[in-house]
Amino acid sequence: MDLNSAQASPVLTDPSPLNKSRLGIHSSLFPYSQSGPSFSTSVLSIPRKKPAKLDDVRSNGWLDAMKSSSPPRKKIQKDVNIDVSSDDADVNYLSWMIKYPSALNCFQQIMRQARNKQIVIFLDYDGTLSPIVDDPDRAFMSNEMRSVVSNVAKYFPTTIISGRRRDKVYELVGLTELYYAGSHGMDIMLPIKNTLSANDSNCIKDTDQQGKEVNLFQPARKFLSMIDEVFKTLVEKTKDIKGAKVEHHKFCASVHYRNVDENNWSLIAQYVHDVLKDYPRLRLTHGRKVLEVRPDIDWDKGKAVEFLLKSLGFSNPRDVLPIYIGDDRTDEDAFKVLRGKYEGYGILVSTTPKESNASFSLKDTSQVKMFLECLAKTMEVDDI
Ligand SMILES: O=P(O)(O)OC[C@H]1O[C@H](O[C@H]2O[C@H](CO)[C@@H](O)[C@H](O)[C@H]2O)[C@H](O)[C@@H](O)[C@@H]1O
Repeated sequence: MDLNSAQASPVLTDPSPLNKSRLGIHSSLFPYSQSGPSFSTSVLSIPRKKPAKLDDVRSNGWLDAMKSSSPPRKKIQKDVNIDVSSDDADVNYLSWMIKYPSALNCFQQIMRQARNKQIVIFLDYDGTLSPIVDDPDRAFMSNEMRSVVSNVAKYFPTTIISGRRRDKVYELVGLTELYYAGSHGMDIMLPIKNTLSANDSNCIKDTDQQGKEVNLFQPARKFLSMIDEVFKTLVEKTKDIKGAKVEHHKFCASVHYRNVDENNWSLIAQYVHDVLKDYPRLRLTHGRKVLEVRPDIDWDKGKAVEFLLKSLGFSNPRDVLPIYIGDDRTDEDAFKVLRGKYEGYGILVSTTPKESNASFSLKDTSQVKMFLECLAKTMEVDDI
């Protein structure tokens, strides 16, 4: 995808009230009533977690953060159909949805906001396009999801922003028509003509998988060898902990504890803490059953979204409606940016209630697929 095609992407211009038939969206794509849950109950207040303290990994703060970083598997596998009487968890979830309504239920509202604006899509990978699985090397997205994302990208500039290394996430998604940002936005690939800071020292020329010249924007370039070193140290330190896995994401490193016995989580935390003590220019972030070590620079998925919007020619918030779908704490930085001056929409993918900067929610990857299908369908109808 190049700048020209991105700028020429269709803008929703229909001033008439949107409705399902006008958009050609089959009612089966709207799994819940458009009016949202009909019970009345107050919004649950979900306490915000204090950031973990590094100086005491055994403090409840850090270990609690590790424990609560991803819902237990039984919750992930639960039927997505809403059944208010089923149990307390469902009631809590429905209450939470008053504050974070389903993006499917609110699809028409989102489309109304998009009138005369260019929709730009940002998608996280793990937990958003591919379901969370025990082995990070087996987190594949389905062919159906791939085809829906490809359809969406025909009409809307679409970027995958992942914590994984860029080449790995490209390999997993396998669509050439998208933009890719790896290492939590610290590695952005753009066509040669539209990199905002081509003269910036953070920007280098390279070729993409098809041999086309591209620009890479890499604000943490200086940390390459440091991350390499830290990766090796973490592998060495954790090698005897059964189930621990360390991933090298080029500009950050991840230590997974999903498959580690909970009794050993404090050990994992201690090792990561020790390493961070030796590298004061690195910092820790929490993902889903993963501790991530990354450069302590003023850059995150939110900054990456702003950079991409500007680079792609959508710097005027009046002309653009950015939509970001993600499930992770690291996606919160992007949700915050969208909520601010862009008046865009963050959509949190979650099976459990949690405090978020997102405006809407989706329960799981199958609902993400439905939402993307709805988006593509709105434009397919206009194509006829
Ligand atoms: O930004 P993302 O694309 O969401 O990447 C965040 C992390 O995703 C991966 O880990 C998560 O998914 C794994 C596969 O489902 C799961 O096993 C793990 O517990 C999750 O944390 C990836 O492996 C990490 O390196 C990314 O940082």
